[in-house]
Amino acid sequence: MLVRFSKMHGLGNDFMVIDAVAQRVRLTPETVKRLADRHTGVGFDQLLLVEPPSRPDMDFRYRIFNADGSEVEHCGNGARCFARFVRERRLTVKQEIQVETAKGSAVLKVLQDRQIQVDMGVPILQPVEIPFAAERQAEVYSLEVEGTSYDVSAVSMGNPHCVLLVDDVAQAPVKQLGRVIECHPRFPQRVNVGFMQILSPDRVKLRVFERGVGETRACGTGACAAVVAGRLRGLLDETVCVELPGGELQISWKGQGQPVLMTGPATTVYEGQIYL
Ligand SMILES: N[C@H](CCC[C@H](N)C(=O)O)C(=O)O
Repeated sequence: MLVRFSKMHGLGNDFMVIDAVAQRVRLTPETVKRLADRHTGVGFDQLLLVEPPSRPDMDFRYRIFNADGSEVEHCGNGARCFARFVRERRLTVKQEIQVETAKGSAVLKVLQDRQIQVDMGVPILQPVEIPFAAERQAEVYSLEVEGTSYDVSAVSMGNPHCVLLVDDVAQAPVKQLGRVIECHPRFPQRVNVGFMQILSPDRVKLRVFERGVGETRACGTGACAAVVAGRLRGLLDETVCVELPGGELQISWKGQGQPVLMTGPATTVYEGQIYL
């Protein structure tokens, strides 16, 4: 089956985006892993599938697959590319696009300056919903990792995140520690691991070891989770510039029960066709 796709990225977090509205597409985890290979496939951090909605109040269904073939609940950088893709492919002319995700929905707004603003929904903090094994909800948890105890925050943006504060992201053991925490038994569905250095109440640096991928150049849900974690600890303002290795995102969160807003770029690199 010959399938058309776009290669896109959000601050270097890269995607293969497939229109499954105008094309019939069947994906297995093995197919996703094969396509993700950066030598023998297309190569990407995630594959994004654009499908017709299953709910009448939604414009599209938005499905996300990690490079390891696992299907996940949300992808912030991918949501911005999704908005760019459906307008470039003339699947919609709307400036504000409602998309259905595995665990809820998101609103994608194309701004005048071509940046995309995404309402990422209300962060989930109850341990059982994250999911994270804990007696009770807290701003900071103690996590035992290979004999060392770390203070961490646990937040879900639909997908699970574990956030640690570090003095210097450049020196942080992102790959070594990220790999171990990703599969920590207290995160039964594995977890994305963020390493945040707070520069000031309105600016942080962040590196993320992503579940099912490894360290990426940027992570949208990770940036949202990091700002939520920092605000819960009383360390960050309502609007924060998050500096990721691939570039900057603006994240705003008014507080508990309120949605997180993320604003940033989306880039189309090339269009292609491939036999699945
Ligand atoms: N690896 C993530 C999904 C992609 C998130 C990231 N690329 C973003 O921009 O939010 C997970 O397994 O939950």
